[in-house]
Amino acid sequence: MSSIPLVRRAIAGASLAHTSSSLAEQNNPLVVNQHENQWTPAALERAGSTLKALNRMAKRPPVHILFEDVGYTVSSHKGEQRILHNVSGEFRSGELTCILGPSGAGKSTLLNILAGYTSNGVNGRITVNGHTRDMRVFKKLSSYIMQDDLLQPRLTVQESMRIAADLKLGKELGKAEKELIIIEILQTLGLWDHRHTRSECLSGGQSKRLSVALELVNNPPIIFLDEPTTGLDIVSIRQLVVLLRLLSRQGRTIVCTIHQPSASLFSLFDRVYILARGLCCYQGAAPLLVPYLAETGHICPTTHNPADYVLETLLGEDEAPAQLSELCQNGKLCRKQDRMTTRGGKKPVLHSDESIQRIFVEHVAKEQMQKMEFPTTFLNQFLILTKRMFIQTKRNSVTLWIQLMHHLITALLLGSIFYHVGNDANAPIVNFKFCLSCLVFFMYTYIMLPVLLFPMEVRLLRREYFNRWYSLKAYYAALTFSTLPVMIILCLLFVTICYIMSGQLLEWNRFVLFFIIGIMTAICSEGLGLAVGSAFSVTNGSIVGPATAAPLLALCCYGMGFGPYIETSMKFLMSASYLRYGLSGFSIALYQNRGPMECNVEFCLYNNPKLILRDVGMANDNYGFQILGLLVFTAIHRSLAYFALRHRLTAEASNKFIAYISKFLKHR
Ligand SMILES: Nc1ncnc2c1ncn2[C@@H]1O[C@H](COP(=O)(O)OP(=O)(O)OP(=O)(O)O)[C@@H](O)[C@H]1O
Repeated sequence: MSSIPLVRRAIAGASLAHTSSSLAEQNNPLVVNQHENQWTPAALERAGSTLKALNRMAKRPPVHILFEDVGYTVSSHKGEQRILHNVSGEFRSGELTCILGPSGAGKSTLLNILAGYTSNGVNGRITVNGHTRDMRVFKKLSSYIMQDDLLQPRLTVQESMRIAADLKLGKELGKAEKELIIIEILQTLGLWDHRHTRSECLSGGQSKRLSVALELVNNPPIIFLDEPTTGLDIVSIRQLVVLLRLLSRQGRTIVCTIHQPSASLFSLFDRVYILARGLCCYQGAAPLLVPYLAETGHICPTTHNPADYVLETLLGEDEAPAQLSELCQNGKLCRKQDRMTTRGGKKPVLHSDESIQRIFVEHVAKEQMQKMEFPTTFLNQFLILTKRMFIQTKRNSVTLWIQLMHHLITALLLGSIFYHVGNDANAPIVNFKFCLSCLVFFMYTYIMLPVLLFPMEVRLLRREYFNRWYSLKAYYAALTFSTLPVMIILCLLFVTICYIMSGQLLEWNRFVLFFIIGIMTAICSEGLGLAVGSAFSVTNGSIVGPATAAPLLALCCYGMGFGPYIETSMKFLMSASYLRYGLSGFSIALYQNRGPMECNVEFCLYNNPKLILRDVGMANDNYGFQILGLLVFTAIHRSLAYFALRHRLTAEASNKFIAYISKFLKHR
């Protein structure tokens, strides 16, 4: 795919679609390359002044990362396992660095440590521009694009970018400036033509570029990418690496892990960091790798790709990793070229170390003074996220239809099974079963929905949360609020059909009380489903969800027929089932303060509704208490869900938890 024509076409479209795009067009040197028909490194480097608006936006400090004797140990039931063996190295501003190595060498582990994603079990020293890394500041300066990054599927490229800009830039810039930045980034990344395409329809390469585009919005000076080229074809890989090189030329520190780059791709990297068996085997300029290998007797044939050769050597010769690691002192020695020049002969923009330190210290001081953890306020985050969730729900028409049909068909089915039992004194237990059926419907539907859907959402959430787009509290509040409208509409439909078909008393107050219990049971069940969905994968959640619900259900209907004789201990246990409050609430709504029921035979034991409530053990229950019970359990479930989600998203916390469990097992 040739991207210059793409950009040109995009720009033609842009001028029709957007007034501000013409401004970006004039400023974008890519447009000047009329005779270029390839997205070559040279073309992009000539376009070195692209992303002007982005670079104007905020002066981010150049960042140099230095790490010394970084080791990583994991604890498992087999004992402690050393993954990284005190490696050292340095990544500099204005350079594109590639971490290379055989599978299982520790590349992702090192990237996770440097990005701050993993810190438990890590030893060593990591400094940023000479200062010990302060994670709070570092996270604001860096972006981590993980290997299995997922995008919001039903948002278009432009919508995703606008939301990212609103969340990440806050009020730092006005709407027009944000638009300009979005246009520039999309044009530079060759995504402008696809701005109206939904993320779910993008190709693998386009999705990767969108992942990069989203993280570029706030102009981070450090970008980490884990295997950004996985699943891409050779052309897309090249385009992406060329783009990363361009971004590094603008003073950013870009570090990525990569699998077997081709020879031409290898030459695009400024710095190569080679890992094998958790040891650093080389660190330095890419062109100096071959002479370095030669020093240890590994002569790379001139026809060979150096990247392939070094991997073959590391995999083929048992002693090679240790030998090479010793030669470079496990990363302490760096092979540098005198002048790291760009392909076009242009020097990367690097400041002297002192000026970098000064800018960085000033930046850190400013950030700390701001005291704001996130670029936007809690309210703004909540509003933006709620809007995004509404759009996603609206566009997910298949799920909406399935939910609608599920509620409609089940309501008609229950209505037919329990047709006109509501006022029949001869069938009071049948009507009680109707209440139980409604309860089971609300419970299973709203537990299973998040159990099945939320684990996917958690994966989507991971990158945004780690890169500090918003707080988890804002996300969680938006999640809670955004599901309510659909839930209320569907529950109302279900209750109306069931209530009328089953022949309950047509009194407004009873209907409203019945509906309130229904919707509260649904909200409470959704909380439980979210807790399970946050803590477990779909497979495990599908077992844990129903397994949790089953005993709660058994407890809720205990005592049917011998209500006055329920043991105290059982009463206590039953109060721990939120479903009991739901069932009791339904029964009270239908039977309390009600005249005698219709009896079509000679004698009906239960034509007095009080007797029904007595025999199911609900004679002394009151409606307000049932609502309170449901509210308390809703708060418990939702808090559990919140903490489970936080655990899941914070690798640190989960690691600690796993380490604690394995220690506990070991000492037993
Ligand atoms: N939490 C963990 N528990 C146990 N082993 C781990 C853990 N994390 C990493 N490892 C092991 O550490 C080694 C390095 O893993 P890592 O994912 O960093 O490799 P990699 O170089 O990125 O591999 P690939 O190129 O295949 O992605 C692997 O053998 C992996 O199984």
